[in-house]
Amino acid sequence: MLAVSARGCSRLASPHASSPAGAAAAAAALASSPVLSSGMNALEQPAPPGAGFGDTGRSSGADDPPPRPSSSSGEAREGYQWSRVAYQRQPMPHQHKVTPGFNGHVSVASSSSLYQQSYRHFSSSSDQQGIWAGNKLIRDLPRCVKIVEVGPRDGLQNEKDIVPTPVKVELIRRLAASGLSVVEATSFVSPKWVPQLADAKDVMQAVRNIEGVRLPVLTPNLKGFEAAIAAGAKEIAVFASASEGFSKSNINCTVKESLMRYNDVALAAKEKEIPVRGYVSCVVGCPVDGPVPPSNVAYVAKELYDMGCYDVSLGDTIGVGTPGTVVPMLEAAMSAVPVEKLAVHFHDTYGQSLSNILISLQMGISVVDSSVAGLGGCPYAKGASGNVATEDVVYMLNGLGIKTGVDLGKVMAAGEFICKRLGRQSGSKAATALSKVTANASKL
Ligand SMILES: CC(C)(COP(=O)([O-])OP(=O)([O-])OC[C@H]1O[C@@H](n2cnc3c(N)ncnc32)[C@H](O)[C@@H]1OP(=O)([O-])[O-])[C@@H](O)C(=O)NCCC(=O)NCCSC(=O)C[C@@](C)(O)CC(=O)[O-]
Repeated sequence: MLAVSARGCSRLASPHASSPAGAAAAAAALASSPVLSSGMNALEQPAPPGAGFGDTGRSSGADDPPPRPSSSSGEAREGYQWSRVAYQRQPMPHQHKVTPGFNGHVSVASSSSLYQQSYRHFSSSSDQQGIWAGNKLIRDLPRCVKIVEVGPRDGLQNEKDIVPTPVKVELIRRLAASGLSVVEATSFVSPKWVPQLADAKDVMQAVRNIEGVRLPVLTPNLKGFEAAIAAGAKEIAVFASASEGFSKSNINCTVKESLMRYNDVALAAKEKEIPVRGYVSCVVGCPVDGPVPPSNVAYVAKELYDMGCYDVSLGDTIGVGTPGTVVPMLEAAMSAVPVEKLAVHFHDTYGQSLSNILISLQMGISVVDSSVAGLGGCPYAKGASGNVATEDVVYMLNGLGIKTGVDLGKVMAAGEFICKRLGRQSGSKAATALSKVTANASKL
């Protein structure tokens, strides 16, 4: 089944879903909240778009070699302290008995078995939606959310041991079969920079004909674009940074140079009628430059939107954001790009992703990036941990009665599949908890 399109989904009454003024009103409402007001008051006002580039004094100097992180140890810089998630190696359970009886039943296909997982599913019913319609915070949420699965690309790109191509292909197949409508498949970047994705051509050729799913791939330049199209990609993504330091360390050029490259890519894509997604990285903090002004985000987001990106995904690459910093960042982005063209992309380094997603939904966002089993990290963002886990996002959205079209059990099974191959536990709390429920139930 193809996932529900968030774009085609009407929202519950939302006074600030689609206008910057409305967004400002939403933020003002939040600022008056006793919970958020202290953090909100401390936030700086956004500077004019573009003002942050070249004048911060914080970007890495021309003489500084771009950092190429290779260590996985933690590091503290400029008030941030980040530490890498240490996964414990532990075999994943893959044999479960059927134990029906609770309210919810989820079919989970694992590599070795198909089992029914039963658990109390605290999702809202349509009646609850009716009750919630009287609750301002819930009323403003979208009815449907489009999840963009980035596990095969963002999730795997940081893995040191090369994952065999057939495993990547099988992961993409399983994710597509779970109802996800978009699965980012790989990157056509330099294999010297990201050796893990050197098999992009083989992966793309193997998955290009999977039906019912869109499979965008990252392309940093025209060379990558041409290679992606030759391999059968029907959709691409470009990725710019809101900070100079990260732009240089990630793609070896300034932000403005990258936008010029992406403009060339977007023009080439337009000629071939290839849809282009845009990313803005480091929307809250940068591993090189530290805090990133919201105005930088607005500037880069608008540039990507103006060159024709159908979605501009705002990436908290190192996962330092909280609702206190995400709200003004989104306000700035929404003042430059229509909210329905924006997506959010959170890494879960500090465990803030779900709160950041929730507040983003309340501000009108309805496209959320996530990675199965919480895999992920960027080789050029030292200390960044995995993306928010798809299973956790689906669990939260199910609980809110928001449609995604995604089968939680099947995503869990895909997560189990890849974690087993990587030899580690899932980074998803929901998947871990639901697996324990099944394991305990099987003992009864
Ligand atoms: C952009 C470059 C290529 C510049 O890298 P460069 O070294 O400046 O490029 P160059 O033009 O000088 O070329 C160097 C070599 O790379 C080759 N090359 C050049 N382009 C390609 C290509 N497309 N595909 C394959 N090969 C390529 C080129 O042919 C040449 O090969 P050689 O002559 O030495 O044998 C490099 O820096 C690069 O590939 N960077 C990508 C790094 C990356 O993928 N990082 C992770 C992305 S995640 C992210 O950005 C954040 C995001 C999107 O997830 C959102 C979030 O989490 O917040």
